[in-house]
Amino acid sequence: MGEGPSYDDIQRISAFILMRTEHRPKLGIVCGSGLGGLGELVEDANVIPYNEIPMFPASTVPGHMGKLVFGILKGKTVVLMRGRFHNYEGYPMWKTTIPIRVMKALGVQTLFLTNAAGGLNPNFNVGDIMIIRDHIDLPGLTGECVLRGANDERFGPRFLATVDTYDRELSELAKSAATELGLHEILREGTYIMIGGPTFETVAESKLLRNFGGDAVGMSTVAESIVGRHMGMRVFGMSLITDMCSLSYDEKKCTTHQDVLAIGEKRAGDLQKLASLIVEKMTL
Ligand SMILES: O=P(O)(O)O[C@@H]1C[C@H](O)[C@@H](CO)O1
Ligand SMILES: Nc1nc2[nH]cnc2c(=O)[nH]1
Repeated sequence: MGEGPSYDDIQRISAFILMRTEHRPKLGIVCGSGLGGLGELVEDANVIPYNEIPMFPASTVPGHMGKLVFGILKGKTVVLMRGRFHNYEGYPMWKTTIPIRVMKALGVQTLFLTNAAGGLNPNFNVGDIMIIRDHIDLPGLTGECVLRGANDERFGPRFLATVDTYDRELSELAKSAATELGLHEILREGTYIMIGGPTFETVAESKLLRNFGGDAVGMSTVAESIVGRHMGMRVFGMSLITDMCSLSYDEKKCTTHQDVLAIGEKRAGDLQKLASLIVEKMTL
């Protein structure tokens, strides 16, 4: 697997976690920047801080608490990451996805990814929720794919087809959940493009990313999706559009991480309602 921990390391981490909780989740949820509030809805929760888990990286980004939450959400047994790892924190790409490998070892079959992202599609608005239909792995296209390095076939194949990364059935289910909640007007669907970060885009970069076909841009998620698919998991992803990228010099906006977190907080209620209903409707 990539350049990272061995299959045995992942089994060891998983064995440690299984001793700390009796929950046996089939669904794994990753909370994006400022979107960890979903963790508050988990019942009968067992919380394991990352710094107590052997070989786990540390969360360094505000809005990412650094805890695994096991428990029941809408009748489903889940494991939820309150905080993910990013390449820009200094972690190699493979390291950012250790928790996804561990989730699979724990028995998770379905991966629900969320993130905060900048809008590139001029028809989008701040506060919209975008279902990820497809992605562009910009680091991967330039030689930093998360699967780079020796491949262990016990995880998955050397050459992974990625045309079907995002599960269509779960996307349709999310659309019907949004309609049921009256959120269809803010629901979008599109292509998420991953950059390394931590810089937000220049105007020229935003134009480039838009011309590449991106509808939203962020600094995570894609490596997690690829690793999930590498291990045969079903993957679904959703972006909260926390800011609009500047596509012209006349409308230069200076996005800050505080803006991102503030929109996350403002939209937390709707996002939690939507995510909960999606989870409720899912067949695992
Ligand atoms: O973890 P996500 O992708 O939600 O975090 C986004 C991207 C950067 O880490 C950060 C920028 O504000 O938010
Ligand atoms: N790259 C990038 N990541 C984000 N995460 C939240 N907003 C943004 C953004 O505008 N650009």
